[in-house]
Amino acid sequence: MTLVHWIIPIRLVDLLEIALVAYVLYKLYQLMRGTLAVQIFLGVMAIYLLQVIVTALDMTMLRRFFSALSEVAVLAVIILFQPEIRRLLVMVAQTPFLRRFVAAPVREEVINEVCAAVAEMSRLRIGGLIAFERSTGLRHYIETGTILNARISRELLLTIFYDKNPLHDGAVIIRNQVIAAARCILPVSTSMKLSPHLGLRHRAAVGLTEQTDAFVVVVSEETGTISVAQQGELISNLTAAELCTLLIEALEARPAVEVEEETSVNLQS
Ligand SMILES: Nc1ncnc2c1ncn2[C@@H]1O[C@H](COP(=O)(O)OP(=O)(O)OP(=O)(O)O)[C@@H](O)[C@H]1O
Repeated sequence: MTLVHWIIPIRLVDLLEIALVAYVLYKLYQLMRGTLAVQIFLGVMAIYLLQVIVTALDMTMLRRFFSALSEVAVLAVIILFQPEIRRLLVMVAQTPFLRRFVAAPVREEVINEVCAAVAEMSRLRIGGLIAFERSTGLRHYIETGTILNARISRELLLTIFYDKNPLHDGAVIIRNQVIAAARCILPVSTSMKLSPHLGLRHRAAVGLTEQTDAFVVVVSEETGTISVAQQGELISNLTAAELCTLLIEALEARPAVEVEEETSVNLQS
């Protein structure tokens, strides 16, 4: 045994644990950065520090108060950090290994229709919000809108978002290669990282991706700008071609023949 090992008996498992804790803390920091959760976290830390001081000084009454508080602390932390915990779990489910079990492949033809519609909407300054379901189910949001279960086409998307159409408000949600619903209400992001000039359409796009692993496309009615939201981040000023590439990558889209072959193999097995 070396001198270092004799003084500090560090095992391989300890190093692994340190690395895991550091990784989880870093991911938590990434999730909380720019949100109200940072202030809440600092508040929780201040209360914890106070409890340590009270215990060290043996202040009986305050110690009783803090021990009563600590009984509900776990529940309080879960309630206070609910959005961050949800995002963390979504991030875990998004790892390529787990995604393989839940995400259905998308046909490239579907992406092409969406991109063609978005390009036209951008040119004509028709505002739009299109969310693609991935491994997190969007049923909750689909149910806030008008159920369509319609085959995707450029014409249908343009018709939906045409501003004289009663369905144009809110978001279209795409699930299993079809337009599941239109006029859906998405959660609005309150992130302070976003530009204060962003309106509700863009904030709703980001909001959904903070709580789920959906991929959301936004077309600005004001400027015609095409943006996408993913994992709580917004990428703006895209061309239709760039959007197409991003969609194919994010949804792992493949030509229809390949998808159908895979589906029939899955059904047979
Ligand atoms: N929570 C929501 N869920 C879905 N759609 C929403 C939500 N909030 C607003 N919208 C849509 O956004 C539209 C209003 O967009 P607003 O002008 O505030 O946003 P914006 O981000 O500035 O977009 P634009 O550049 O198109 O104006 C509404 O008419 C509605 O269709």
